Amino acid sequence: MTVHQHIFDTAASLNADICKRIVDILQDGIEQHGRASLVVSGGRTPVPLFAALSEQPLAWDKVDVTLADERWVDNNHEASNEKLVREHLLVGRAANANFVPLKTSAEDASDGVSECEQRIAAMQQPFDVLILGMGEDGHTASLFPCSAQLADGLDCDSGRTCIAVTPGNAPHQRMSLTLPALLNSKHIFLHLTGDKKRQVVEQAMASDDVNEMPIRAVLQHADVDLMWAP
Ligand SMILES: O=C1O[C@H](COP(=O)(O)O)[C@@H](O)[C@H](O)[C@H]1O
Repeated sequence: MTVHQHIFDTAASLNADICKRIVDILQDGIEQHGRASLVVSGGRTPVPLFAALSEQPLAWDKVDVTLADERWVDNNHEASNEKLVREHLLVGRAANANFVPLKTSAEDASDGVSECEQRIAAMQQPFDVLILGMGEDGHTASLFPCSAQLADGLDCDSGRTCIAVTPGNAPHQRMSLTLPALLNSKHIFLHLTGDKKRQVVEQAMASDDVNEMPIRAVLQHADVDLMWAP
């Protein structure tokens, strides 16, 4: 599949560009289907983008928002991706978007999978927009290299949309959308900043070993807009 590379001089110009693209796609989705769906990633990279999106005039009450992955912590924990989204995206004009959390009351993430799958099933699919991030180890969503659940998460025939993950090299149990669930998206953006991540994504594009770098599985199966700035 094709990686369309968009290289920017600054993170500010990247965020302005990707913000406009996302809003246009969501607007089209609302016009065509009455609602639109947006899947976002957590971590630090999307924070300025969330701030920009939250200021956009859009019928946010017709937009369903969920996460590509969640850390299995309370939603007021500093590491919670839900907390990040609530504080930076679901504010201002976007405050009335419909948020679909990936954290349940289950103590162990593996006991929360079926409830998360039901929540995802209730969303309009394919998703209109998926914004993926990537760790410096080549993980995306919570599909981590070396985690015992990686093969199941990457199995396109599993029929599963969510998977509980114990990362080998990162804190917290996770809930992640599986590869087939991520791929069930009309537009996929890979949103990266910093020289290190550019080196990592170039390394990812140069080889096929998905176990070493799970982001490769997305790049192999989908057309992706790679948005990068220093
Ligand atoms: O743990 C995670 O890390 C990745 C990358 O985060 P960043 O802080 O380097 O931007 C993120 O895409 C993922 O959603 C998150 O749970």
